[in-house]
Amino acid sequence: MRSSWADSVANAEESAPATGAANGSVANHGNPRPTRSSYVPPHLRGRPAGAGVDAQAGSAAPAQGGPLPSAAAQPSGPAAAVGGPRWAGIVNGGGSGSVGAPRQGYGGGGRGGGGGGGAWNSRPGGWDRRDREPDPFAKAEAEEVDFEGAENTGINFDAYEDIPVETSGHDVPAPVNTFAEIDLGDALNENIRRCKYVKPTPVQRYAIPISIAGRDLMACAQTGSGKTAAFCFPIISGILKSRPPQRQRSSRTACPLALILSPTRELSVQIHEEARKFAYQTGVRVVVAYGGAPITNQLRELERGVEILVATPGRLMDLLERARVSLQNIMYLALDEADRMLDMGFEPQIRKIVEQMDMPPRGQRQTMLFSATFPKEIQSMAADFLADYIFLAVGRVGSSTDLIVQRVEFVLDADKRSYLMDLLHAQKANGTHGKQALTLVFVETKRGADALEDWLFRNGFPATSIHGDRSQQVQI
Ligand SMILES: Nc1ncnc2c1ncn2[C@@H]1O[C@H](COP(=O)(O)OP(=O)(O)OP(=O)(O)O)[C@@H](O)[C@H]1O
Repeated sequence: MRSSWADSVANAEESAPATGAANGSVANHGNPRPTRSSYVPPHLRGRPAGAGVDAQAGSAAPAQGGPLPSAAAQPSGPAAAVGGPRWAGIVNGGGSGSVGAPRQGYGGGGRGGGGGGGAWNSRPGGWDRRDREPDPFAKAEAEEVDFEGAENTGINFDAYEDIPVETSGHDVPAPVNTFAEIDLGDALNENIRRCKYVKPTPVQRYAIPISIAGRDLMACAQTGSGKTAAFCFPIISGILKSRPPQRQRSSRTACPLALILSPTRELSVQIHEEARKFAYQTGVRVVVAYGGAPITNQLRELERGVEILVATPGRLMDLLERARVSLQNIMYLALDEADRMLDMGFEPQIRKIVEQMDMPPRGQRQTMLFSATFPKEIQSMAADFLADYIFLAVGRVGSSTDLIVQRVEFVLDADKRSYLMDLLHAQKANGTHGKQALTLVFVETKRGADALEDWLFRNGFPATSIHGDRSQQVQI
């Protein structure tokens, strides 16, 4: 069983106790609030005194007592990496009253020039949320048997090796083969390692450098292709690099810096869980808001502060109308499964959120639009929401296999049933070496599936119809 990351962090601090004082002074900026908290997070309980919270918080500040980069030396936004003016305008342009006040105690992350490895050392009022941040990896680690060296099993990487990828647009940044090639910063890199992401998936190889370069992106990629990391990594890294405006903790209106819109509660929860892992111990707080659940808890979470808000369109509109969320500080907008959101009838809400509320216009924010398909409606959304964007299309994994022969036949509607009957008889006649052959027939409607099932049964082919939300299939 591996020791937990938090443990190794704490152990590192135990072996170098002298840095604690330095970090303490950095973290609190002279604030009289004591650096030691009586709260001991679950993973540090039962440890000897002195190996607790401070060790954890201190070690997450990569500055390790080194000089803080001066304000002048800091890039002013995500676009600073590529010389663009995007975020600078938002910083200077007013906001919730706190805009323009640099976040105090931003650690340089151990990279020259105040790179993206930093975590914010202090919070308004000296509060450091990392002291209390639950470990999003804890569950996975408790369940872990011995996967030392194994990759995250969510994706069949072999299947991804030869997947076709196309890009269009001008000055497309070169794709990367490893995460190390991108300057994501130490804190994020540590979490990537912690997630056991060994190499980027195709959508990540292309999308991350594009977004890190400050470009807008329209990406066609399937579910399960690793999109979440593709948009979360640039967002988290960009927020860490940008020294965003300091948030007033007591404000009733939350002003996130990034908004991720997703069609369903399930997907939002999934994105939130992933994003929390990527943002662990960086000081970037991720909050989720979705409909069909009491709003009270979500409001409380928002009040505690939010840098990245993951939301479904309906609940977000509700929060905007109650003035509990403002989009005025949005630097990053990501729309996940945009085609599905349109299928679900969210277009008016999405357009209102993006175009008619207080979100900075395209060109001032960075926008990433992800969709499995690229129909007319998505094209027009891309034209309206994105500025000078790069188009990325990633092939579908497992869409075809060498074991399956694919043939397209044009058959008139009236002849479809007799054609199917010919195929089924031919298959029966060819024999299946004693095994029972199974046939799947996809039809358009639930009624069509039932009717075909009935007809097949009457013609000597026992069949079962399965109804789903989208496609219907008949199993013979
Ligand atoms: N580079 C990577 N290495 C290993 N595992 C990865 C990598 N990127 C993503 N994964 C894992 O692959 C799975 C699918 O990724 P993810 O959920 O991001 O896909 P997605 O395209 O966003 O799908 P969905 O639309 O269902 O959210 C997750 O378990 C994720 O942790």
